[in-house]
Amino acid sequence: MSDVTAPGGTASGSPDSAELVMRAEKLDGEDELAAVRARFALDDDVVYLDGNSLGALPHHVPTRIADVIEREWGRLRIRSWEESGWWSAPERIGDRVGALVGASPGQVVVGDSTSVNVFKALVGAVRMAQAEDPRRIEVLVDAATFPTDGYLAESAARMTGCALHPVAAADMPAEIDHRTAAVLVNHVDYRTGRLNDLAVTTRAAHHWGAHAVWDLCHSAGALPVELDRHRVDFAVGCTYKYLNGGPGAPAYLYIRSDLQERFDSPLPGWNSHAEPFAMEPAYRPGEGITKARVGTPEILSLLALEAALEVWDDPAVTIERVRAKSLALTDFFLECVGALVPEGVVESATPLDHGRRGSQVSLRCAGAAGVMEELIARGVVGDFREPDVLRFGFTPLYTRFSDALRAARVLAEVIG
Ligand SMILES: Cc1ncc(COP(=O)(O)O)c(C=O)c1O
Ligand SMILES: Nc1c(O)cccc1C(=O)C[C@H](N)C(=O)O
Repeated sequence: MSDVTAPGGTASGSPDSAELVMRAEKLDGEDELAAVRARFALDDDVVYLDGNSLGALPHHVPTRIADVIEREWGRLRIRSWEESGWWSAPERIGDRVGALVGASPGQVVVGDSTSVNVFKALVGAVRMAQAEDPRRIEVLVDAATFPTDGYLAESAARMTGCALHPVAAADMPAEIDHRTAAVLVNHVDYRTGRLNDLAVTTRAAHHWGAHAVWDLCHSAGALPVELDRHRVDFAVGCTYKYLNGGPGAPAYLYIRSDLQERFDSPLPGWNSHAEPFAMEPAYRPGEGITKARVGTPEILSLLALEAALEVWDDPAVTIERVRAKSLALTDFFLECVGALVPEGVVESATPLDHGRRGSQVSLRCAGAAGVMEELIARGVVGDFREPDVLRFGFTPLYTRFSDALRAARVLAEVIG
């Protein structure tokens, strides 16, 4: 792989540990996002590099949720659907998430899991493409996809009479043709951290009249996404990683505004009906993005997410700053690993090129599962991913450069 690093080696000329300590202190001292860390519940003796599985808890969320439970649910009860804005929460919070992924209002709805939204988006995309041209009978799916997307793509393809073709994300633009109905691609690969080309793949899909569905789980809140700018058709993502919405926080679905009229939901629940309380036997879709709702929203976790998103209201917290810090953190971590871990012991699966890198570093090594267990025992929390990947997620809102150095040092102790 040409765009990947091969860190490792105490080669002559590598900065020594004391110099790395000074560098980490300097980088932390200059960090414009440094103060944001205090908003999160974190332990100083643990290096938490797993925000790409479960983001940390913002301190203010429990107080807000206590109010939702005690006052909105406990005292207002059923009145809260209107008076506390519960009914409209999926669209209201959708607009807030939309602002973080480059979507203007009215195109994002929050609710259900990412898995369910992948299904809605993909079946909706294929139905739309086939309504224009029934010869569109293929779905292309990112061959390295997170498993749930692959399982759902197989089912969605079967339901719509399509063949499913797994294709490497990098090859997708060249593989799309007149038979393609839809493509399903991960913006950032969960295993390697590779950032796939959203602009080029979406453009290629449009060239052939196909629709592009993007999974933003590992990019939303970590880097600029620019859905509107690139005229993405559909996008889905979870909110419990870089958006810190909490365990099981609801996911979101983006449908570009000019496609909403034609969106034919495969899950037309009563919450998306034009008049839910008319309780009509026949389905009539609601307007706009409301069409993508299904059943009763997950109010407690939705409102926890809404509170968590307040972290982004601080004018100092911009997605551009987050991206700049993410790249600086991952660069610094790779440099520390290169300086402290003996050569040849680990190999980076994450591209060196900033244009191809998400917000994580994945290192391949022998016995990775046991290595990660030992790292966690020593206070460095990442993930092991099959078959041989140590995955370190860098959430710029709360990760320090000194954390990156400490993680590399402990890794060197464990496998050096
Ligand atoms: C890229 C990607 N897609 C989908 C999912 C699954 O989402 P959910 O379990 O919320 O449906 C995850 C993580 O779990 C993921 O990393
Ligand atoms: N959703 C998760 C869960 O419920 C339990 C443990 C981990 C997760 C994750 O999100 C895993 C994550 N999507 C990944 O990229 O590996």
